[in-house]
Amino acid sequence: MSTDKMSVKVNVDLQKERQKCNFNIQEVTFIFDGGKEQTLQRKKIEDIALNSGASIDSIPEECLGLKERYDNAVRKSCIYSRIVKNEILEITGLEALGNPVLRRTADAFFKEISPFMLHLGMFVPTIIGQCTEEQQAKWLPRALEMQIIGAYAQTELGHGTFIRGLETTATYDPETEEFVLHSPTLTSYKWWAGGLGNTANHCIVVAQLYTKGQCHGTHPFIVPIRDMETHEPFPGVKVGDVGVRMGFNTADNGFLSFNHYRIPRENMMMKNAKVLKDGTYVKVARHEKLTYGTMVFVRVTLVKEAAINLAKAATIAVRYSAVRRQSQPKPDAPEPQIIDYPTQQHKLFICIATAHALQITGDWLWRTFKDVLADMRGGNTDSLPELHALSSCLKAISTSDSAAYIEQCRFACGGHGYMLSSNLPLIYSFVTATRTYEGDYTVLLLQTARFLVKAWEQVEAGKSVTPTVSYLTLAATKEKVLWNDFAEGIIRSFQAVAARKISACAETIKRHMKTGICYEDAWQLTTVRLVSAAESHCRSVICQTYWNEITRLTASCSTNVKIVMEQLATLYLIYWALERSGDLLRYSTISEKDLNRLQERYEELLALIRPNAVGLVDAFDFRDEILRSTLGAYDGRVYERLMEEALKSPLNDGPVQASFHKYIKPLTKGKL
Ligand SMILES: CCCCCCCCCC/C=C\CCCCCCCCCC(=O)SCCNC(=O)CCNC(=O)[C@H](O)C(C)(C)COP(=O)(O)OP(=O)(O)OC[C@H]1O[C@@H](n2cnc3c(N)ncnc32)[C@H](O)[C@@H]1OP(=O)(O)O
Ligand SMILES: Cc1cc2nc3c(=O)[nH]c(=O)nc-3n(C[C@H](O)[C@H](O)[C@H](O)COP(=O)(O)OP(=O)(O)OC[C@H]3O[C@@H](n4cnc5c(N)ncnc54)[C@H](O)[C@@H]3O)c2cc1C
Repeated sequence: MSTDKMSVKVNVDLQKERQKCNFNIQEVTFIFDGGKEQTLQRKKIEDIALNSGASIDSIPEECLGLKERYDNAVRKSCIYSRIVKNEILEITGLEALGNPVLRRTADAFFKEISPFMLHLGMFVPTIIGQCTEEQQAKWLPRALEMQIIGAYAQTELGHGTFIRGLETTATYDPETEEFVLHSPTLTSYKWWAGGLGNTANHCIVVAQLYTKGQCHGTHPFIVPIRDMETHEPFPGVKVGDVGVRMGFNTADNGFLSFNHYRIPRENMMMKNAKVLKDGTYVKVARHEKLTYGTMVFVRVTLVKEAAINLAKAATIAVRYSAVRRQSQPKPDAPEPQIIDYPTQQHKLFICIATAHALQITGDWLWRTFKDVLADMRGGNTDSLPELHALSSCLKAISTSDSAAYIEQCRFACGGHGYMLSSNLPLIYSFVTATRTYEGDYTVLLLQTARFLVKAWEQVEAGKSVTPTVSYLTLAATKEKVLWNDFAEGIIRSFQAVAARKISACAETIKRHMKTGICYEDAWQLTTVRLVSAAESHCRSVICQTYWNEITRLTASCSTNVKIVMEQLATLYLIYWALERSGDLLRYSTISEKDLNRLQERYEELLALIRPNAVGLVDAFDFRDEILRSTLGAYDGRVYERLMEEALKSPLNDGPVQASFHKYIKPLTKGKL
């Protein structure tokens, strides 16, 4: 098709899909956003941030060089942060830090990431969570006003997971009432902190605290690293960019080292522990791990982050699949839309369902987090271990599932999904990093497993356990859970699987120890099973939360919304029952006949959901500016947009590139 004759109308197939949709899209948008109020607030924020067109690039971000891309990201970060500071935070308050609306809107500005993301994502939350009121009064207004820009530097070249192994030291000098920060080795260099390389002028540094000759473990400090006028690093500070990455190239991930660099005593973040003027160390917190609080907060927010990114990818892939026609399964019949292939539905509908499952579970986890925070303000830290166990496994599974399904969405778009202009590769490169940062997948599942094994030991000792593991009590009675394929029956069977795996782990640890080895070695020998047990536990939590919450949330919805939401949730449960059929055969009473029936129901559900597929992704309600995809725009002008974006490539700036004259011509003329 010639580019000058491109139509601006909505693609006919997409129009037909929208006519087929039999439910009220807006009601589903409200469910996905967490309520009508939230939808209205989100739309208002999007209007404020996007209607001026400030987010639009004349040249696609991906076509710029590394430095220009960073420069452009800083330029737009300044525009967006002004809008956030002056207008959005007015509407949302600091709740916005735990609400995906800021990130969702930011996607219109940054195809990769803002170098300011960690400022709002971790620097500000750490000030809130780790500073005394007096310290907050000093730092928070400056941070929110963007007078200072911060990063969060915990990870080092040598250690990311094992925080207790960090090597940076902060040694208190009572003579001057200062801490002396030092990086004693190459492996102690801070590494990875977002926004640190070139952008931030302040940084939260996690370092081993020494006072009166004693080490008190890792603590956070606020450290000015650059001159506020010249932006030059202060003497004693070495800072730079870590080098080109798989994604995140506009996030400005940096390294940092100190050479006996001094900061005032008051720059230690003192909510949970203090160092007095004379160097006396005073512990304030009731729980050892409260200095890890920012990580728990971010893990909680990442569950909804995973949901939103997957919803974006699903929107792109489903709309494209309605527009794209390919092959001819029946002679003389027209080429079908690829969404009509059951295999394509199998790839995509689980992505829609998972986005809902994670969004709903993320909302529930956020409420749980706020409840635990309220308890802790009252001095009660009893529910922290359960929150840590929950946030760890949900962060691990949501980011891992989301990354895998985003990649599946890319596969579902064939060759065009490989184009950066589809946005799928960029969404993937962003989300796959979430599986690693803020706690690696395996490491976090093992944290949950620790909690589960302890809970099992409590159940065995006849003690009560916390709500999310109460299913273990039933399992301890050794009563067999009889398989039934109602939603509640599937969930009970998942719980039975998790319980049996957890109890088997506890037995395996004991068995190893009987051979004379210590608990730690026995634990290591059991870790493959422990990860699997924690994964099963987490899936049962997601399935139960999704089912219970969707039933509650649709209670007052119109009939067709109830039906389609129930179809999606059932599809999710059955999908995982089929995926984990080995576990079910091993640990429940399910039979081959039951599995065959489930498979049939699964395929029936694909067919039932099919007419509503485009409506379901429209209900995620992403503006085109946020999707930034040639394949996923609302109007479905896929081929026109692919061509338009191709023409923006600098490699199309003329018919002959300079390299022809420099290299190819001499080669072909035998002169090279
Ligand atoms: C203006 C323009 C802006 C535009 C953008 C707008 C955006 C705005 C908003 C943004 C909002 C959200 C976006 C968020 C984006 C964030 C991006 C983040 C980027 C990445 C940042 C990082 O990665 S920071 C570094 C993170 N690092 C880690 O996560 C390290 C992982 N390791 C650990 O957590 C721990 O070391 C460990 C848990 C693995 C082990 O710790 P440790 O050795 O100390 O403990 P043990 O294993 O011995 O366990 C001892 C007991 O302690 C319990 N425990 C451990 N951790 C905790 C905890 N956190 N809480 C409670 N309890 C804990 C553990 O269970 C043990 O208990 P017992 O078994 O009872 O003994
Ligand atoms: C894009 C990106 C942004 C980041 N931003 C920041 C930031 O702003 N600030 C910051 O401080 N950090 C940041 N990080 C660092 C991040 O938090 C760490 O990379 C992460 O916590 C993993 O730690 P690691 O790199 O040391 O991996 P490692 O711990 O070395 O993991 C390597 C492998 O070893 C395994 N492993 C490690 N320990 C165990 C164990 N105990 N048992 C079993 N297996 C184990 C892991 O499962 C993994 O497979 C960022 C990282 C990335 C990729």
